Amino acid sequence: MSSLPPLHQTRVHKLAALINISHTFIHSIALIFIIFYRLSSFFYPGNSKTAPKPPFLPWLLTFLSELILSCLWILYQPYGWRPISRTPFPENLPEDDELPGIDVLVCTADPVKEPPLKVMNTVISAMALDYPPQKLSVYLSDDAGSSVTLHAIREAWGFAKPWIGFCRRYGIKTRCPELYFAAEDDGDKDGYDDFAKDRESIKRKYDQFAEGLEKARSAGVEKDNHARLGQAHPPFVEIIHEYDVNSTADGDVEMPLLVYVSREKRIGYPHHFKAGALNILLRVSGIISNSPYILGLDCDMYLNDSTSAREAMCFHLDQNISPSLAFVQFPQRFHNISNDDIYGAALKPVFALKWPGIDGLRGPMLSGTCYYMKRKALYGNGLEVKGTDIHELKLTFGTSNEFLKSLGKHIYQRKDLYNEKSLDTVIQETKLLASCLFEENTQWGQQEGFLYLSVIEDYLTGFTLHCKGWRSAFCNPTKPAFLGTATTNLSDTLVQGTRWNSGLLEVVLSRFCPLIYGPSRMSLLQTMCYQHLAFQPFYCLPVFILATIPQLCLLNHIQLYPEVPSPWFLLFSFIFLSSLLKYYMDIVFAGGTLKMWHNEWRMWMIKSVTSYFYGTLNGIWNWLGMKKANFTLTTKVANEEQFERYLKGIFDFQASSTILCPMVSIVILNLVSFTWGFASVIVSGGWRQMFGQIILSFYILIMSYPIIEGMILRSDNGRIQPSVTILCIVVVMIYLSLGTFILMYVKS
Ligand SMILES: O=c1ccn([C@@H]2O[C@H](COP(=O)(O)OP(=O)(O)O[C@H]3O[C@H](CO)[C@@H](O)[C@H](O)[C@H]3O)[C@@H](O)[C@H]2O)c(=O)[nH]1
Ligand SMILES: [Mn+2]
Repeated sequence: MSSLPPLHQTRVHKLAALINISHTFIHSIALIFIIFYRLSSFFYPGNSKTAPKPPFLPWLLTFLSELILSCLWILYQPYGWRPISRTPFPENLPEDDELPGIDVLVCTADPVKEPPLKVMNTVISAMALDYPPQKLSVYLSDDAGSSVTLHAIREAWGFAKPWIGFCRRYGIKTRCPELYFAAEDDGDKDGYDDFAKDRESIKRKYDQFAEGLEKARSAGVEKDNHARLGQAHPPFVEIIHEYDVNSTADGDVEMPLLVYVSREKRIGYPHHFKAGALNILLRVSGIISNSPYILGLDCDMYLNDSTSAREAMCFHLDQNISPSLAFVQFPQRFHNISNDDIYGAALKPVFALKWPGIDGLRGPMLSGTCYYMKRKALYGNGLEVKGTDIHELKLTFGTSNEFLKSLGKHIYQRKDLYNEKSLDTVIQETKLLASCLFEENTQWGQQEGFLYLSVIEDYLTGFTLHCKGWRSAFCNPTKPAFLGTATTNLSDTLVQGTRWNSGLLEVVLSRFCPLIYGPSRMSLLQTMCYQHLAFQPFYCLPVFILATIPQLCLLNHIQLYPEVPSPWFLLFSFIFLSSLLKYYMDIVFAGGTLKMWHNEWRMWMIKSVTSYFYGTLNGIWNWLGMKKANFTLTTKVANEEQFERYLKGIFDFQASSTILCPMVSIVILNLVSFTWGFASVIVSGGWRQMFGQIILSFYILIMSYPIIEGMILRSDNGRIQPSVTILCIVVVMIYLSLGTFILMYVKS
C-alpha cells in the first residue's frame, strides 16, 4: 500500500506554533494580573495612588469590557497552536477514467446586482475545468427566474464550445475568458503557428458574446417580470445540452453537462435564500448526474486555475483520510483588490491566518464558495440513522422516488438525456424537486443538505458536519484557484458584514450555539475556534465601552487607569502593545505589510461599532420574532467613482447615516475628550492620573484619521455629509449631558 506515490503532503509550522503558544502563555499571565488589579482596586483600594477607586458604574463597564476582550482573546488562541500547510500532487492521481464525477453548483439571484456576463464567466470557467468532461456537470440556480439569465446561459453554451477547444488545444490554465483576456499577453505558444490567429478569433467570439449579453440585458431586465429577487415564479429546469443535440459532429469538443434551474417561488413561502437554492440544486443534480463530489461556487467566483479539481481529488481520493473527509476548502481570493485594500475586503487574515491554523485541528470552516464537498456528507443523518426504510426515507428526503433511488446509485446515463422520452421524465421530476411544497414535512434544511437556521448557511452547515465527526482540508495553492469580486466601498463592506454577524448571532441564539452544542461533539480547541467566530459580534460591546466611557470619565475627572509611572500602568501598556505587535507579526508571517496591519486594525474598530453592532441587533430582533431574516445581496458591479477612490486608498463615506452615525459620533466624542483632557492637564495638572485615558483617545483619533478628514477636510462626493456630522454632534451632546448627569448621581 505504501508503495503508491503520495497524493499530498502536510507540513506543520512548528516555529510559528512555538511562538504562538509562548505568546498565549505570557499574555495570559498579564491578563490575570489585570483582573487582579481591577478587583483589588475596587474591593481593597488601599494604595489609592496606583489603584484609585472609581465610581461603581464606570468601573464595572471598563472591567466588563476587559473581561469580554480577554474571553474572546482566549477563544482565538487555538488558531495559532498548530498551523499547517498542504501540498497536493495531482500528477500522482489515477487515470482519468478512474476519477469520480463532479457536479458544480453555482447560485445567482438577481441579474441587476449580478450581471449575467459575470455569472456566465463563472459558468464557462467551471465548464472548462481541467477534468474529464463526461464526469463534469455544471448547474446554475437562478433565484430570479430571469429570462435574461436563461438567454445568457444558452448563449454561454454556444461560446463555451470553441472556448474549451481553444483552452485544451493550447493548454491554457486560466480558463475564465474575462480573466484570460484581461491578463497581459500570455506569450507566444511556441510550436503553435496558429496560436496568435486562434487567440484573435476566439477573442472576437468572446466580444460578440459579451456584447450580445449586454444588449439582451439592457433590453430584458426592465421588461422581465421575474427579474427581481423574491417574486413568484414557477419551477423551470432546462438541460442546455438538448439545444445542441446535432452538434456532436466529428472533431467536436466534448462538453460537460450544463443545466439551468430556477426553483419555484411563491409569495408567503419561505425560500431560505442561498441554502434553499443549494438544496434544490442538490436534489436536481441528484437525479441527473448524481456525482459523488460537489463544487460549490458563488456566481462571481471565477475559476482562475483549472487544476483545482484534480488538486482537491488528491485529498478526496487518499484512502487514509477520505472516509472522514467531508470537504476540501480553497481560499476566497479576489480579482479587484487594490494595493492598499483600505476596507480589508480581501479577508486576508481569515484565509492566510485562521484557516491554516484551524486546518491543523480538524480542518477549516466551510466558507460558502470554493469548496469540493462529498455529496454523501450532506445527506448525513438520514442514511446512517434511518437505514433504508422507505417510509423513513420519505419523511427525511421527501416523496420523489427518483431522488430516493439516487441515494443508492447513479441513475441517468448521459445518453438518456438525448432520448426525448427519458428526458421528459427527468424534467418532470426535477420540477417536482424544485417546487415550493416539496420540502414540507421533510428534513431538508433541518438535518439534511444546507441548513436554513442562519443566513450564513456555510458556517452552520460546516459546523454541524464537523460535529458529526467529519474533517475538512484547506488547500491554498500559490496561484489562486478561484477569484471573486470583493466589496470595494465602505457601505457594501459594512452591510455585508452586518449580514454575516447577524447570521452568527442567529447561530449563537439557537440550539446550535457552539458553546453548548460543540464541546461534547468536537475537540476543545476546534470548538474554541468555532466559538470565537460565533461570538465575534460581541466585540461591539467592549469596543463601544472603551470608545465612550473612559472619555466621559476623562471629561469628569474620573481616573480609570493606573497612573504613570507605576508597574500597573506598565502592565496595561504591555497588554496593549503585545496584542498590537503580535497581530503585526501574524500579518507579516502571512505575507502582509505594515499598511495592511494598520488597515485591518482600523477596519476591525469600524466594524465593531457598525457591522458587529447592527448584526447583534438584527440577530436579536430575528430571535424575538420582531423581524424576518433577510439576505441583502452584495452588488457585483462597482460604482466607478467609488472604485476609483478605493484604488487610490481614499475612504468613501457614501453610506446611510445609520451606518455612519456610530463611528462619526465616536470620533467627535474622542476629539472633544482628547482636546479638553489635554488642555485641562496642562492648565491644572494631574496628567499622571489621566495619561491612560488621554492616550486612549489619542490612539482612537489617529486610527480614525480618515474619518476626521472626511468630516472636516474633504469636499468631494465621498466625504461625510455635514448633515451626518451635525446629527452626530447632537448625539454626542446628548450622551455627554446624560452621562455627566448619571455620573454625578452615582458619585453622590
Ligand atoms: O436568495 C439568495 C441569496 C443569495 N444567493 C446567492 O448566494 C451567493 C452569495 O451571495 P452574495 O451576495 O455574494 O453574498 P456574500 O456575502 O458575498 O457571500 C458570502 O457569504 C455568504 C453567507 O452569507 C456565503 O454563502 C457566500 O458563499 C460567501 O461568499 C451569490 O451567488 C448569490 O447569488 C442566492 O442564490 N439566493
Ligand atoms: Mn459574494
